[in-house]
Amino acid sequence: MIERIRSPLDVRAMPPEDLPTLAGEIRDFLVDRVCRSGGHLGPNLGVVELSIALHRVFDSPAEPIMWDTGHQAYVHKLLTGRAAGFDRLRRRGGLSGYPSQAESEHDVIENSHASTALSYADGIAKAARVSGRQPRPVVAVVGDGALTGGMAWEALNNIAASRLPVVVVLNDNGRSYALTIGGLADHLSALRGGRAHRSLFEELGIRYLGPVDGHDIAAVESALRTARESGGPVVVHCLTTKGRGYGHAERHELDRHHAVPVTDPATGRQAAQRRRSWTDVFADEIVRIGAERPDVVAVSAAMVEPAGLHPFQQRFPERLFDVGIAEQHAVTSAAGLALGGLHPVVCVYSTFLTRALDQVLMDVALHRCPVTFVLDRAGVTGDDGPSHNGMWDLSILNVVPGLAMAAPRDGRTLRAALREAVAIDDGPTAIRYPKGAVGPDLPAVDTVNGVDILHRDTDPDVLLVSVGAMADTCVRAARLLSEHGIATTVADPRWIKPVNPALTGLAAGHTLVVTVEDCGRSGGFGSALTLALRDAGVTVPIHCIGLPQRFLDQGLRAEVLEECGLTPQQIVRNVAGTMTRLGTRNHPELEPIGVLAAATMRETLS
Ligand SMILES: Cc1ncc(C[n+]2csc(CCOP(=O)(O)OP(=O)(O)O)c2C)c(N)n1
Ligand SMILES: CC(=O)[C@@H](O)[C@H](O)COP(=O)(O)O
Ligand SMILES: [Mg+2]
Repeated sequence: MIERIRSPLDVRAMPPEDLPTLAGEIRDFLVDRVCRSGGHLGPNLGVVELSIALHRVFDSPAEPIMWDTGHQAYVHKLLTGRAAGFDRLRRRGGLSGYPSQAESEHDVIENSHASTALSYADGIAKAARVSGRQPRPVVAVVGDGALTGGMAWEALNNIAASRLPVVVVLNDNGRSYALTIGGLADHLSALRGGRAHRSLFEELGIRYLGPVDGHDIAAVESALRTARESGGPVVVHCLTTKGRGYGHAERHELDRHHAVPVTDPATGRQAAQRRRSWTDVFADEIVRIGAERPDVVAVSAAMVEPAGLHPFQQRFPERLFDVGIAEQHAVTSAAGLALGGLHPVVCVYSTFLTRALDQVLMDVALHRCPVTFVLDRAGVTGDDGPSHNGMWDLSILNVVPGLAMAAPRDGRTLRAALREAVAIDDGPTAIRYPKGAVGPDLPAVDTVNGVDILHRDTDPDVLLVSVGAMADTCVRAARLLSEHGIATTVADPRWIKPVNPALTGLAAGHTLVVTVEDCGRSGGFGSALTLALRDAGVTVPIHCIGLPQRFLDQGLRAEVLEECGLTPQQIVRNVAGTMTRLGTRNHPELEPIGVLAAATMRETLS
C-alpha cells in the first residue's frame, strides 16, 4: 500500500476499512527503515493514525500542515509520496529527517528547533487575510513537549486574538524524551482524565475539541473535520502513545526510543551503546563533582538523558531541574539559582543555546553569575542536518563579556575543564564538546603558560592551533606536514575564550599561524586570535580554517567535516597552499585542495 501512495489524494481515496492495514504497514516500514539508518522512531510510531487522518481531512499544501520540531514528520513523508527516499534517510544526499522545502511542496517549514510551528501558522493565516486570499485552515501539529516552550504560548496568545482559522493539533503522548513536566503537563493530564472543567485554551478564547484517541482514525478524522469547518482558532487534543506498536520502544523507560542510532529491530539493541561518548565522560564527572559540591545543581531543557544528566538525576534528584523545552527560562532560572548561592550547570545541545543568547548576555553575564554552560553536540553533528550543527556557539559566546569558554580535546581535558569551570565563582563559563565517541586521551609533550603543546618539530614554521576535538586531526596533519618538510608546532589552548596571551608569544616564533576549529569561521576562535595577535603587535600571518558560513547539508559527521576541508590531508594542502600564496614555501608536490573542499578553500582565501 505504501508504495502506491504518490500523494495525499491516494490516501483520501482509500476506503476507511483499508486504513488500519495501511497503518500497520507504515509501522512495519518505520521500524525496518529507521532501525537501519537511525532516526526518530518513537515519535513517528505515535503519529501514524494522526498523520493519515490529517491528510484525509486537510487539502495539503493549500491547507498547509506544519510539524512543530519536525522530527515526527516521517509518516507525513510517506503519505506525500516519499517512501523510496527512506533507504537513505538522514544520509548524505538522502531524505532529510525533518520536513524539507526542497523535498516536497507539502513541507512548508523545516525548522527543527521546537515550539515554532504555532507562530508560523499565525503568520501564514495573517498573510492570507492581508493578501485578500480566501481564508483556509492552517494546521500546526505540536507535541505536549513543544508546548512547554514559551514561544508556543506567545503564539497561542496571538492566535486567540486574530480569530483566524488556525487548527492546532496537540499531539499529547505525555512525554518529551522523558515525561513532560510541570503545570501544563498536569493540566493536559487532567483533560485526559476528564478531571478539568474547562481547558486553558478555552480560557484564552480558543475552541477546544477533545480529548480524542489519536490512534482511532475515524475519531480523529471527525474531530479534525469539525475543526476545519469551524472557521476560527481551534485546538484538537489527540492522545497518542510514543513508540506505539513496537514493544522495545513502548517499554523503553527513558525515552520510548525517541531518537535511535542504528538499531537491531529484533532486540532493540543500539549499535552506538558499545562506544564511550563525550556525553558519558561528562555524565560520570558531573556526578563526582556533585558528590563533592552540594552547591552544584544541574539544569536541563527536557533533555536529561541524551545530555548525560540521568545519573546525576538518579543520585541527586532534588538538585536536577528539568524545565521543559525552555532554554531561555533555563538560562535565566540558572541565573536565579546562582543569585541564590548555587553553582548551576546548564546542560544543553550547542544548537539550542542560540535561542537564549540574550539571557546568557543580560541575565547571566551582566550579573556576573557563576553559571556553567555545558554545550553537548558542539560542532558538526551531521545526520540531523543544518539546524542541529553546533556551529554558532563560539561566534555568539565570543561577544559575551566575562564569559570564559573551554573546548576540551579528549576525555581527560573534559573532566579537567568541568572542574575548572565550576571552580570559577565570579562569572559564567562554557564548555563545548562534540557528538559521538570520544577518542583516546591525547597527552601534551609540554605546556606553555596554560597552552598544551601536542606536537613540536625542531625549528618550526607553522603554529597549528587546534580547538577542542580538532586536536587529533591537527596532530595527524602536523605529522604529514613534517613528512613534507614543513616543521610544525601543534598547540591546544584548552580555554579558548579569552584568548590566552601565551599564544601570541608562541605565534611570534613561527612564520605562519593556522587555526583549526569545527565552528563557523565568522567570530570563531580564529578571528579572536587574529584580533589578539594584531592587538599585541604580532604581525605573523594567520590563516583560519573552520566551517564555512552556510547551512551544512546532512551527512555523517566525518563526511561533513571532509566537505568542509577539516581532514588532516585537507589541512595539510590548505597550509601548503597558504604558504605558497604567502611566498613562504612552494610545495608543488601537495596537490591543491580536493574538489569538495574547494568552496571552503575559496571562502578561506577570500
Ligand atoms: C529548542 C529545542 N530544544 C530542544 C530540542 C530537542 N528536542 C527534540 S524533540 C524534543 C521532545 C519533543 O517532545 P514533544 O513535542 O512532546 O514531541 P514527541 O517527541 O513527544 O512527539 C526535544 C526536547 C529541540 N528540538 N528544540
Ligand atoms: C529533534 C531533536 O532535536 C532531537 O531529537 C535530536 O534529533 C536528537 O539528536 P541526538 O540523536 O544527537 O541526541
Ligand atoms: Mg510528546
